[in-house]
Amino acid sequence: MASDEEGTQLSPLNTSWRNFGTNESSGIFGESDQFTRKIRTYSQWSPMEEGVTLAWNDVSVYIQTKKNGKTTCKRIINGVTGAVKAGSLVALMGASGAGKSTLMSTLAHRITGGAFVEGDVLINGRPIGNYMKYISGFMHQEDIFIGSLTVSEHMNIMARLKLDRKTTQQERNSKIHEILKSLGLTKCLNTRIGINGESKVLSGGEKKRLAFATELLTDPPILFCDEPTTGLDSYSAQKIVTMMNTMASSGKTILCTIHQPSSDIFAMFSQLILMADGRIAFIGSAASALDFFQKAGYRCPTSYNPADFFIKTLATTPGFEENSKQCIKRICDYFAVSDYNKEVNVVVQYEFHMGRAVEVIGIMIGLCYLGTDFTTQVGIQNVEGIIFLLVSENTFTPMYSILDEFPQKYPLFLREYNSGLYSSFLYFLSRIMAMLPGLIIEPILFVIIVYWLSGLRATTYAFLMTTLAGILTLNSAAACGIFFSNAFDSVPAAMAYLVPFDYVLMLTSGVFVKLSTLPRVFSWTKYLSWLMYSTESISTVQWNGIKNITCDISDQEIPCLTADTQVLEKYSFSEDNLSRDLWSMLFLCIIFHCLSFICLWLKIRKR
Ligand SMILES: Nc1ncnc2c1ncn2[C@@H]1O[C@H](COP(=O)(O)OP(=O)(O)OP(=O)(O)O)[C@@H](O)[C@H]1O
Repeated sequence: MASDEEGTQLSPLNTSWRNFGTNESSGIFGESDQFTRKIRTYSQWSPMEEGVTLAWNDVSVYIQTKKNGKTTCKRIINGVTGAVKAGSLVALMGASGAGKSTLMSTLAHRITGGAFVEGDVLINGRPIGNYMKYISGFMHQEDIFIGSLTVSEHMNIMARLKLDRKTTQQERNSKIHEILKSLGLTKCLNTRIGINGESKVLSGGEKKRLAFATELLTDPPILFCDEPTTGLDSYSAQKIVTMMNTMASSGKTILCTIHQPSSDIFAMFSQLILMADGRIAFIGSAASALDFFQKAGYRCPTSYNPADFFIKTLATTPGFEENSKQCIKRICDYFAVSDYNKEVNVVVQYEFHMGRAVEVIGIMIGLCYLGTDFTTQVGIQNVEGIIFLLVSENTFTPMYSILDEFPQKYPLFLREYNSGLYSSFLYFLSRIMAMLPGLIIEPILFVIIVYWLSGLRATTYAFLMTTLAGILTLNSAAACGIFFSNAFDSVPAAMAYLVPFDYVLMLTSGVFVKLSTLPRVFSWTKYLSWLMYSTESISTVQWNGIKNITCDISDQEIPCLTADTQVLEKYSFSEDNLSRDLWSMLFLCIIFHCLSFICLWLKIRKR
């Protein structure tokens, strides 16, 4: 047994809590955990995607109001669009009445009071729904407790209500203790919560922290906190935001409405959303907000707290209502056409359209080549076209989408590595293993869709071999992406080198240049190209045994290919290379992973 800073006896650390928000957390959270996994498996790179990305498009909220006996509809949120990426700590700010609480309740699917919501809110590409209560925590502005309970009793009751029935008492206790400890509430374990005005009860700040602790019980991947620091002294406020910051860096998405944060607290937020009059005035980093306001004609004086400046600029000044309205409109309009908004829109569009990319692209490709006939000259071009698309789709999307996988988690890994929780090898291995199911399922899905729609060779052998080649292609591409992301210090640097490498891969795939004509100095590069191995292997299994291709072209200049060997020879491919191609892709995959690990290891040593 250890002792915390408040002198309380602690039970051994619960590792699930220590690793909360990461893949490594144990699954003792019942429904919450189950749903978390579900929302993490929606998309293309599901096993790699950790945490929750929230995107909303053109969201408006209307409230019914009664005036002079007449019912009217008032719009309090006005067609807002935005996104919050996984692992972000977001400050939702604006003057009183700007619509912060309403927007947050809407995003959390907790809006009540006869409000009507228009527009779409997606969580990891899925429309939000009642399941939000399982995967998110919501800390209300007003804390409501049963005043006669002690902190310990309250947490025990809430743990019983919120956690899965299978959670043992020991696990519950351990979890409660860890949460209370991290929020500095262990000394209040036996203090009554009390009601306002009573003495010897929890202070306002402690109640806030208790409300936060209650939401942390289920370890939700996304947390909504309505004014979590209001009423707290600067030390307590700092403590709670620091904790949120730590949680965000371990993958949680945390959205807070916040009033007048100090400069220190403000600096801890990774993203800022400014609202005014139910509209978005800005979304982006705090640093870029200053730049945005300056460009819009509002410069923050150097001695000013930026947070105060933004709120003051976007507030309605009594006596100058019309001017304030004009100013707000100008800023919101300026943001709507700014590059900052374009950046947000890229994320929003991605969330809205890319979730089903594999299926959509697969269906599109399949439909374009519907009913391809292997036994015509046109069929030759079509089949090679399908093969090229199969190979490139299984290469480029995974290679680029995986690039920020390791850099994003690097700070968390470093912290846990420094605490001696695990070795770099175990970390690397577990990350790769966690990705593996997605790296296998995704190409299978893609090949199935394209295969049957486009009419590739309908034999079990051809299908299984094409699928195997698809899996190996995608795994080689993903391994290459992981290698580049570990070899460089930032994603842009990795991209800068990966793009030219792409060209080499493409050129040597066999589709654009006849491989036998490559200059000697370059010809070795084809052995690095899994695109070549993949194209050759799929072409081989698809053309194998086709002998009766008709020659119905009138142009005598165009060569007529009548058998499988001739088609393969056109691209300098050979049937004999099939097993070499498959083994080579596996070999490349292993080599890239080994190099990745070496880069990661060197990175840690260099620190
Ligand atoms: N149920 C309701 N009926 C009528 N008007 C409402 C209702 N809920 C919110 N509003 C109005 O919508 C606007 C936005 O309210 P909201 O609570 O979202 O603002 P806020 O930015 O969170 O303000 P604060 O910082 O003061 O909490 C306000 O003008 C408010 O009066």
